[in-house]
Amino acid sequence: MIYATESIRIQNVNKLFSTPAGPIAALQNITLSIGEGEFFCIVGPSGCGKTTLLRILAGLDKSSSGNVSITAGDCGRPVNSMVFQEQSIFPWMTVENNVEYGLRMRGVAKKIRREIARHYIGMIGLSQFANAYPAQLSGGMKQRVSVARAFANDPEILLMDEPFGALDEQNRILLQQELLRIWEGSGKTTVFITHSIDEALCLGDRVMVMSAHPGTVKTIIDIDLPRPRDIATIRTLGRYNELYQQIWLALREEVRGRK
Ligand SMILES: Nc1ncnc2c1ncn2[C@@H]1O[C@H](COP(=O)(O)OP(=O)(O)OP(=O)(O)O)[C@@H](O)[C@H]1O
Repeated sequence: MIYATESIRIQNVNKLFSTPAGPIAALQNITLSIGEGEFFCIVGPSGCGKTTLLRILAGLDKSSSGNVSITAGDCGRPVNSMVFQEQSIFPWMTVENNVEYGLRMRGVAKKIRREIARHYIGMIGLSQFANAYPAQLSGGMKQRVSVARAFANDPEILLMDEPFGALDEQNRILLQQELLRIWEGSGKTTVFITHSIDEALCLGDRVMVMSAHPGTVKTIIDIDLPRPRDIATIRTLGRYNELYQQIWLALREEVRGRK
């Protein structure tokens, strides 16, 4: 898949962790680029370095060698927003205050940030809960708030580390569909880690399969399924099954290799 503009460039990235038992090679020679507006999914066996790579992209960790560059446009915008698996919203703030938090930190005027927050709260179906506190919400609702907050923040790139991993299946499907709808409207470059081949296929433009320890790029597969996508119908397509097989075969070798 060819993108007109590159959003993220990762060149020869290696990551070594020092531990009392000696160095651990988490990432080895990762080179790839992600296009502007692309939805890029990462799958790989547990411990292959997915989170490490995302943390390096987020600037939360440094690579041991190699380069990462993110094309930044409007200098008033944050470079990235991250959504984690565990809920990371502030328990002492209402839904609305949580969603507008990043905008407030950037000094966006109250009226404008309220408008933006309400827009995204509406998109995730929580308008009636705008003034509720996280303790009054279910796990799925809290995760919706995290997603709305990330989009409201209007970053250059969105980084999502298994954001729906802890949800039950019904909630996961609803959130995947909502994420697709918001993402399709925003055109934001998104990097999304998941353990689910199905989730990667439903959401992604491309799926990178990582090899087991140390993590390398095993293969990157184009997901040529039509958009806009409806989660329920996408799974009925023959092409979905072919791509599923392709990803599973690449992944199976890595999962087996660890045994
Ligand atoms: N701070 C750290 N110190 C030492 N080793 C670390 C540290 N963080 C991660 N590692 C090691 O780096 C490797 C990659 O870890 P990482 O969490 O990135 O994997 P992952 O693919 O996200 O795993 P999972 O799918 O289980 O979440 C693992 O071997 C892990 O033990």
